[in-house]
Amino acid sequence: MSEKIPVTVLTGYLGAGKTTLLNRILTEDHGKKFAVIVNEFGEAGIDGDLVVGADEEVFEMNNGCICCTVRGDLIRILDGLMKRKGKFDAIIVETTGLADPAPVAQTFFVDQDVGDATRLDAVVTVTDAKWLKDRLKDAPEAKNQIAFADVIILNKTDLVTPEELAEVEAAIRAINPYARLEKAERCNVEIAALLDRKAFDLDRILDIEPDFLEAGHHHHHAEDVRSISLTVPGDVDPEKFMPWINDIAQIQGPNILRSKGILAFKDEPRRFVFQGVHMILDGDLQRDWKPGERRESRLVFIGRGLNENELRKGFEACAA
Ligand SMILES: Nc1nc2c(ncn2[C@@H]2O[C@H](COP(=O)(O)OP(=O)(O)OP(=O)(O)O)[C@@H](O)[C@H]2O)c(=O)[nH]1
Repeated sequence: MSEKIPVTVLTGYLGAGKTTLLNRILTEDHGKKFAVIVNEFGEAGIDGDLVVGADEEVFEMNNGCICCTVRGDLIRILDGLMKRKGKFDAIIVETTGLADPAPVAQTFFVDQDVGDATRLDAVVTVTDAKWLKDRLKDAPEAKNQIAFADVIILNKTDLVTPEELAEVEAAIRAINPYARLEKAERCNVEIAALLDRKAFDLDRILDIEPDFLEAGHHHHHAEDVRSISLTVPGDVDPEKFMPWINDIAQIQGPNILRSKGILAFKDEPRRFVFQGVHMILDGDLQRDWKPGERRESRLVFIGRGLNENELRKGFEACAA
């Protein structure tokens, strides 16, 4: 029998740093070729756009959470990949920040064809040193992601004091004392420590979830979390956009779990990529708009109690 293809499931709450890690894995020189499957919660297809790897093939699964509605999609993509065995060494599945990793991991054991051809190597969970403690209070997914992890990256250590870091580490250890834990800034971990670890431990998972291998696994989502996608069909004026987005982040930051966007700024040949986690905003000019690529400006907000109308009007008013 030929070797099974190792699969790494990359999880972690909204904005923790999954894409940052994925981009590191795809750009570092380790001689391996990956097939990447990304799933996102927003609708605008921004995540797939933010993954770098030029050679890698990225399969996007939109409009739904990987652990529920699109699981069939995951199996279909994996089936397709298996027919092209030999073209890549390993598979990485990046889940949405709201995914419960259990049903994703379960796919590799419950689906016969998938299980015959692939092997779940490890669940790698990225955590946000600044916000994790808050999310452990209100987001059950955040806790499950830690409980299921074989490797935990405690990321964004630059945003907290050593005392705060020790507190988050203790909170993580209280949930999962077994996983390998790596502290990191911008996910600067040694990639070899994450991949091909043969770390996924079914027995430990069955201890946490005795019905793991049974079909019809139930789990609950924070139902009140929703995603709002906005598009301006052209350029926006940075002089209007910057103050507007800063105000939104300051005033509505506690409710905005995640925001991101790709914007066409007036008179600017490059795409402006914008990212936010609560009130912390980040953005820079990246590659040029390609010839023939439609210059448009897209934003996604994921959060609780957001006013779509108000956000839409505000964004539209930034049009150039
Ligand atoms: N200060 C700081 N910012 C970071 C660090 N790691 C990532 N970021 C920023 O945090 C934001 C979110 O990072 P991503 O890698 O997109 O997070 P993600 O988990 O993929 O986000 P979703 O897929 O939307 O859930 C971006 O603005 C990153 O630049 C870090 O260690 N320190």
